[in-house]
Amino acid sequence: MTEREKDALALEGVELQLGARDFHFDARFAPNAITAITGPSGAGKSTLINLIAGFERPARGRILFSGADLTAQLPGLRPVSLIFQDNNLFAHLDLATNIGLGIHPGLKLDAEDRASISRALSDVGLAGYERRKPATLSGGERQRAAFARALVRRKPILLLDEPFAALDPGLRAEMGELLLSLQRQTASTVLLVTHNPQDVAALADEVAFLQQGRLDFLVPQNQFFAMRDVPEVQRFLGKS
Ligand SMILES: Nc1ncnc2c1ncn2[C@@H]1O[C@H](COP(=O)(O)OP(=O)(O)OP(=O)(O)O)[C@@H](O)[C@H]1O
Repeated sequence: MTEREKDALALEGVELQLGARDFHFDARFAPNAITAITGPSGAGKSTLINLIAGFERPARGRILFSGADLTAQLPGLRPVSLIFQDNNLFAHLDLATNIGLGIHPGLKLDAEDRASISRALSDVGLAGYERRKPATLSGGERQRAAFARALVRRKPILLLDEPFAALDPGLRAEMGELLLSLQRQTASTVLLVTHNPQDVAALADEVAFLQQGRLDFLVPQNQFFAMRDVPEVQRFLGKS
């Protein structure tokens, strides 16, 4: 087994049924890289993220990371941070508390934890925002705070489900830069669900393409954009 295979996040024979849809995933995601998760609506992108996060349990198969079997682990114990399109922050709590929840759900924070919250806020361009409530922030600032919360957790897997979908194009590019710099800083395994070919081009090292509850293929980014003869890919790219 190569180093890459040992450190990888892997799904082995993972099966699940939700309503009328069957899912079957066999995949090995590159460590220390960003993999874009793409494919048509309803293909199973969010379900894949939910399986890795532990919000869905497979009926069969295993989910492995760095040799450890995560399949039976509770979501809170998995080596995973999550960022969604919205609902990342609790409205009644200030940013320091919201981010502190990422470190310790019971909020038993020591001086070192408080220092790391302030450092994370500063890393995402929100230095001094500790006492601000989410409602007083712009959409982009709220999403930065969600990144700060992921950062303080120091988990080796970062899962993002359409994190930029509600942002305008300028902010989208800015948050993409932030994601790239956080990935480099933490060397984490990042899975990024996106419908946006520009996100794939700007951010992804590899591209996973899902269809009808299955992983169709997982290829390096340049190979994905060269798949001119695959109608589903052309449709995703808006070219057919
Ligand atoms: N809890 C559930 N019960 C029944 N069906 C479900 C459930 N969760 C998901 N599905 C179905 O499974 C399919 C895949 O859903 P999923 O949200 O994973 O797709 P997606 O690729 O993320 O789609 P989109 O791009 O539209 O967000 C959909 O047809 C959806 O209706």
